[in-house]
Amino acid sequence: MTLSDKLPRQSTHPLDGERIRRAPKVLLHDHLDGGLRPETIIELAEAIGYRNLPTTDPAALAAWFRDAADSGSLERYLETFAHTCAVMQTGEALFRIAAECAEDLAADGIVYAEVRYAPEQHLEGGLTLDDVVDAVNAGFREGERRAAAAGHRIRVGTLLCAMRHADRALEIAELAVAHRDRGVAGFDIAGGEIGNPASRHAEAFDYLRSQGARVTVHAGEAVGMESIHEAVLRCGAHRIGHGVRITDDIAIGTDGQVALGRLASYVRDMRIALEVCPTSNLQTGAATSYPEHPIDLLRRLGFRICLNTDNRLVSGTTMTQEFQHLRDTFGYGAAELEEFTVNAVKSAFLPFDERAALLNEVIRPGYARLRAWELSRVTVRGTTGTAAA
Ligand SMILES: O=c1[nH]cnc2c1ncn2[C@@H]1O[C@H](CO)[C@@H](O)[C@H]1O
Ligand SMILES: [Zn+2]
Repeated sequence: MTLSDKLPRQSTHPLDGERIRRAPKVLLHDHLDGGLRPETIIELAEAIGYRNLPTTDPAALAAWFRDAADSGSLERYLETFAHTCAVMQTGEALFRIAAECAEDLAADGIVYAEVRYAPEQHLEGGLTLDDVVDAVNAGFREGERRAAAAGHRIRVGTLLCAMRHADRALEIAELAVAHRDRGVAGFDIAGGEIGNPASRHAEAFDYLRSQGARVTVHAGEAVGMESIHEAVLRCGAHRIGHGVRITDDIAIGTDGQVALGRLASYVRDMRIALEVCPTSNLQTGAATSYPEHPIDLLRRLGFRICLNTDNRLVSGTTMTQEFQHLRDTFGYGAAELEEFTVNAVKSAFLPFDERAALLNEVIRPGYARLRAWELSRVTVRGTTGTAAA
């Protein structure tokens, strides 16, 4: 089964793609090295003599990433990043890719993003860890300026990832703390989950906790409850990347009664956000189809869910498309898009006053307009109920 076989049919929901795109959205889980423009990879590869790209046609390259990543295995999904990281080894390349990332997100209606990457994967050309962070941050500032000139307001912070299988987590944690008031919003741990428990990096997490740093952890994607347990209770994660396997700790009886185990309760009670990335989950095997994806169950149970892209190139997606899939599958409209966005703002690694300003000045007014429009459409068409279901 290919990804396109799993797509729901187009819906006639009034909230069309263009309105979803224009709605102010917040994106907390997006990898810099998973979202390059295919044209940029090809140009950079040509410039440095990297000859291993599967094709030099931009559309074919985009299709190649999506198909190669659509294997049902996280490890195979991650293999595709060899091609993106190969062209991300100079300050100029990192600057360009970050600037384009900000422009692309802004064009998709994102007003605040936290974009993540692993600095340790960008040292092959002789850059230091600090050089990498400085180049990426400068690129994002440039992208914010270009987006503003094109009429889009966006602000981008970064998350520094350590890799689960490697041994540089403490160094990356120190790097994140050193740059925290200069463009870095927090720390993450990424990479293959099976056989690489996050607790191996306990020293890094203890340091981050001692510094009051903000932490998210990829967990509950390829491994279940024990990985989420570690992330939350041993690593002190404030958010979880994916976390969808928390459903292993939720029992639904034949009478429809729902019972949460201790871990699921903790995650829900403590308002630990789950950064859910539906399309990526279908590719890595963390979920089987959009209709069977647990996002709707978790949302209805009151978990703090936000919607994310994970890797726009590798998963062939955008924030707008992710929401369109949910609209077509679950009938979501403006109310659900607002809910995901408000949840993302609440769990963003931004100071409280800045979260409040974003919420009150940008998000709430934007959705008040969108809901009013949606309501007028529903009333005019006489299809009561469908839009807000
Ligand atoms: O869904 C994911 N799960 C775990 N690791 C991931 C995922 N997507 C990307 N990366 C890993 O994070 C690194 C830094 O951005 C990427 O190079 C990739 O190896
Ligand atoms: Zn991810």
